[in-house]
Amino acid sequence: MFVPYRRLVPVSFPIPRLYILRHSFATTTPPLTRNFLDEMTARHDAKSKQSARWRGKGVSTRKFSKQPTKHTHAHDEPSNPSVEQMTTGSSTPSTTPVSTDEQQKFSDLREGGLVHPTLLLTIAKDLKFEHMTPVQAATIRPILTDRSDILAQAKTGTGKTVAFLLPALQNLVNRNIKPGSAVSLLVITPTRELALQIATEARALLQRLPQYKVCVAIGGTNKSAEEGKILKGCDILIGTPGRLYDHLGGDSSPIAEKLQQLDTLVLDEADRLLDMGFLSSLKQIVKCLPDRTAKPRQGMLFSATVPEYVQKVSGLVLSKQYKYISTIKEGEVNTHERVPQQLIIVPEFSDVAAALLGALRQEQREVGAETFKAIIFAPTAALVNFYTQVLQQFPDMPPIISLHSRMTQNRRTNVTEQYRQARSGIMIATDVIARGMDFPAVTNVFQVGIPSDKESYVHRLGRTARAGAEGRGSFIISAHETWFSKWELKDIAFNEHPADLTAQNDIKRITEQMDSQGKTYQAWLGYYKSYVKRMGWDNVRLVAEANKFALEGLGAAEVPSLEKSTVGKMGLRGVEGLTVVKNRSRHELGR
Ligand SMILES: Nc1ncnc2c1ncn2[C@@H]1O[C@H](COP(=O)(O)OP(=O)(O)OP(=O)(O)O)[C@@H](O)[C@H]1O
Repeated sequence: MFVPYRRLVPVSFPIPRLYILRHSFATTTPPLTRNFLDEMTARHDAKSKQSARWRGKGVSTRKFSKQPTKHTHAHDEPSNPSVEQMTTGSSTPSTTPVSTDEQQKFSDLREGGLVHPTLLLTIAKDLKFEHMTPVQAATIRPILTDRSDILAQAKTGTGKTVAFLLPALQNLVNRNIKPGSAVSLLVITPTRELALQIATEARALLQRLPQYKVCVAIGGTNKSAEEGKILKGCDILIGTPGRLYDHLGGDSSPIAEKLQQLDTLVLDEADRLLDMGFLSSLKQIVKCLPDRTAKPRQGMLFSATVPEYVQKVSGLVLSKQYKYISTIKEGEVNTHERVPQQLIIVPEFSDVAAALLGALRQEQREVGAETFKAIIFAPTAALVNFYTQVLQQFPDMPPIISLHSRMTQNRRTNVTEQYRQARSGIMIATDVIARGMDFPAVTNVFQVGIPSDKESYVHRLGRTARAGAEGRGSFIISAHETWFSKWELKDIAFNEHPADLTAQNDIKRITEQMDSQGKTYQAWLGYYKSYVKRMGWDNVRLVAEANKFALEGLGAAEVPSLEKSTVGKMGLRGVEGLTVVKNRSRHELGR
């Protein structure tokens, strides 16, 4: 039977009724190979009948609370789309208030035929949304009425996807071209999972207009099958930069041909797509699109975080007269105020695993085991595997699955779906799901070790407390990493909490049986190498800390060895304390 949240969901938000299974705890210490994935799958299969979706059947109409409860933040609520910051080009944005007196309804968009009645029917009857969120209220009209280019910022989980999809789909419906004949809307996202999620959302919005087709272009899947689908008929294409460029590059790409009628270009998680990691592939993609001066199109950038550089490079997608709309007040932190953020500092890196287990136990008690659904973010795939293997040995932990980019795309997609459907459980992941992913009812986010930047902290935390729900955050770092909480996150009001390290001896016993120490050690060195200066270290200190972590935290009997070429690639040649061995041949590696 469904067990409602006692503490974590505000009264104004109806509880989804899709979860029915109770989680029964294992009572004996499981072997190292215990497969929690099967356990989760069984739970998923058993409940898929009545699952529908979070907002599906059985869920009454949801709206954002007009009167914020004491746990909610006024500026997250639709009654307060607080600021519209408008800017042209790179000038300093001026701020003008947006109407705050009334919560806008989707049905208001019927006036003057602004949005097609069938789309509005879908929103009301199928998605069961009545009121617009602040970002939707602030962006949908200007996108439709002035056809302005938009840079929009709003906190995580406040409905940015519908804010760009709805007007873009309306533009598509308005166009007088044969459905399926050309791509009208191109959405670019930084991750494959997010592309798939947005495609699902677009299909949900178009369920009563099935003549329009949504396709994805993501890596890790069969490229020619994907191409076939797009060429067969595609109105909306959602993809990741690498695969999109694979399709578009070259002399006579048939997919580039399909994009010659492009009407709308959206970058979701725009700051990530416009940072150094993606910028050059994005430029290449834009070169393959029709020339904007000859064939005008609408450009939109959406994100919860908009660092300064975004405005500088926004010209790649936006016209000079773009509107900058933010529902976050100037000077306000861009995490939700209603989310308590706990900071746990341990003396050494080798204490982090025990502190994580202690915090998980504490939070599980706080939230209630029945509904405890957590995501743990770790810096690298090897650390994800390490924490997964350790935590899976504790019978009082709920089912645990892991996700990172070293897994096959099939597995990634399955894991994502299982977690989406799970009522309780833990997912341990890298930043691959840090942005945009909308898993229902995540009660807790744990971050172990520093994230790559402050934006990453904000997006990771944003996997909880979505769509008006509440949630909790825990940030667990070693004393060496406190510069990050002190400086990068100086605006966040953390509750500092002492670490519970009681599981330290149990963890030591577990790690001593593991055989992955070498891989985890290497990944740890690679990750923290980029922070040497910020830590106030030099390379010798880095290696000394890595060695200490290997011996005391990873259960290694001796300092793991590194191949000569790896040491060179890391820029650690000649650094004292390393155990360097000659490169192994492909034959020795068993390839
Ligand atoms: N008007 C609405 N009323 C109720 N729920 C809504 C509304 N609009 C969107 N939602 C739901 O809110 C959740 C969060 O939306 P969405 O994923 O678009 O957030 P986001 O702002 O893009 O988050 P992020 O910054 O993490 O990408 C989704 O489950 C979505 O279906």
